[in-house]
Amino acid sequence: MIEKLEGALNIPLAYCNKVRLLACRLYQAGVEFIDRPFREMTENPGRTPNGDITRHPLVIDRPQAKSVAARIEYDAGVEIQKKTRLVFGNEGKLHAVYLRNGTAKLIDKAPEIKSLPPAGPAGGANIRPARGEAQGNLYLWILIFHSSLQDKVMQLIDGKAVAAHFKARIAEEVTQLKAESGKTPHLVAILVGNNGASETYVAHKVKACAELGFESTLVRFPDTVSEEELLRKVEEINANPDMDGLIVQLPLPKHINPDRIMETIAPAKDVDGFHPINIGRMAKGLPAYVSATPQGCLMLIEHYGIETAGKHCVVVGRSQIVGLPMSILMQRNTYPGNCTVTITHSKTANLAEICRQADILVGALGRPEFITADMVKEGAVVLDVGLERVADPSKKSGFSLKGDVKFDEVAPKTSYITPVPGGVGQMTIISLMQNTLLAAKGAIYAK
Ligand SMILES: NC(=O)C1=CN([C@@H]2O[C@H](COP(=O)(O)OP(=O)(O)OC[C@H]3O[C@@H](n4cnc5c(N)ncnc54)[C@H](OP(=O)(O)O)[C@@H]3O)[C@@H](O)[C@H]2O)C=CC1
Ligand SMILES: Nc1nc(=O)c2c([nH]1)NC[C@@H]1CN(c3ccc(C(=O)N[C@@H](CCC(=O)O)C(=O)O)cc3)C=[N+]21
Repeated sequence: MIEKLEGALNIPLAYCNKVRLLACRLYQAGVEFIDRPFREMTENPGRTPNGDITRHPLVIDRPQAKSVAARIEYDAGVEIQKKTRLVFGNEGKLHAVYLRNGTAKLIDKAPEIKSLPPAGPAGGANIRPARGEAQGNLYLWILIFHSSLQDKVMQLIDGKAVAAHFKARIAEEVTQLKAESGKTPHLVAILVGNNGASETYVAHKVKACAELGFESTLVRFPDTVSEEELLRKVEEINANPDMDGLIVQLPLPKHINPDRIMETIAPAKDVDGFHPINIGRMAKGLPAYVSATPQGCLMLIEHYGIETAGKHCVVVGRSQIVGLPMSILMQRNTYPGNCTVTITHSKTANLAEICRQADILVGALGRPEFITADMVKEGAVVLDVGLERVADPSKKSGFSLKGDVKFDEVAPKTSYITPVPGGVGQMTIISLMQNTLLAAKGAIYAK
């Protein structure tokens, strides 16, 4: 148990003159407010000169959690222009800095602080957050961890960066495939109706195809399309040797049975991995197309070298496309895997208590910000699959994207966490592309 966290924050703040600094506050574990705002600067709205918050003494007795967060709040429209110097006393360690626009959107990824500042009287670090033109208020969060937790500090899993890494690899393989066999991977997406979220996801997939040198075809139907007509289209694509992968975007209108559609897609073209044959082969550990989202989660785990053997993995949600395959994958006798898995759902009793036992917690229930700090064990790995549009009048689009995890309060307790957006969703697209490449090569099912 940590007795005392001592240090000082030395935060010279530079900001442009069209905005004002609202406040700088300290939190414990991102949850509890532990100090009154240590400098309120609400006078002179509209024109505030550069200001300093200097050596605010930071002494926290017996912190319940092992981290504190300072939150610096700015008015809308800020550009942070200058370096901010942080200085700690003998205990604190800077862990992460990130910018948030409002409370929702991560507008700058966690700060790539290459090395943590050393503990000791002169410990400190310069940070230079990227310029952010905020639509709403801007918050600069600074997480400070106790030095004894050095090996446990939270790391933001950067789905975008990992996706970029895999994109480069896939693009290279496509070039090679084209040179060797003249084959271009070809993904077909069927989109029924014009649900806004589905439109966005399908657009992302089409864009990824273009970026990676794949061919793509988007087939659209009105939501009045009959099941028979849709099945005929699926069969036509099955029979076309030029088309390697086929996805039918979910959800489908109520009058269409998704299972019938999924079962009609040829297993060899089922790059979503939703066909019973692919799910069965995946469960048996045979070569199969693995459902893109759980596969993406695994790629993140692997990329960050997160240990899984012997860990308790709790999956919240049992859907056929996320929760269920995720739970199967995490218990396999391989890496990532070898977890003891608990799968939970809407009828689960004592959900919070079960979540608190998780070393690896996967939120895949589709309830915005359902998973709160009290449901998460200190040091847990949290993968947030949820992606919901929540009405937000401050946004041009009228909504903001929310995950299943209440990020701000959960993040400081974790060892790794994925943001939304910019986390798991990025990898879903990548694994879909990877499956399509495998299909083009005939790697899972010989051509
Ligand atoms: N980032 C990405 O790439 C992807 C994100 N998603 C997002 O993930 C989320 C889940 O998607 P999906 O799996 O398709 O959703 P489904 O609606 O098919 O499944 C949700 C699951 O969560 C369970 N659940 C719902 N409410 C609760 C609750 N209060 N407590 C415990 N369990 C609950 C349900 O239980 P029950 O079975 O009892 O009904 C169900 O098993 C959505 O937000 C979706 O948008 C989905 C796919 C890809
Ligand atoms: N047959 C089928 N296959 C699917 O793979 C499938 C589906 N149906 N139905 C819906 C879900 C959802 N899904 C996502 C795809 C991309 C992002 C994605 O790109 N997310 C980014 C950007 C989000 C944004 O800005 O809108 C992110 O989280 O950073 C998210 C979610 C695939 N799904």
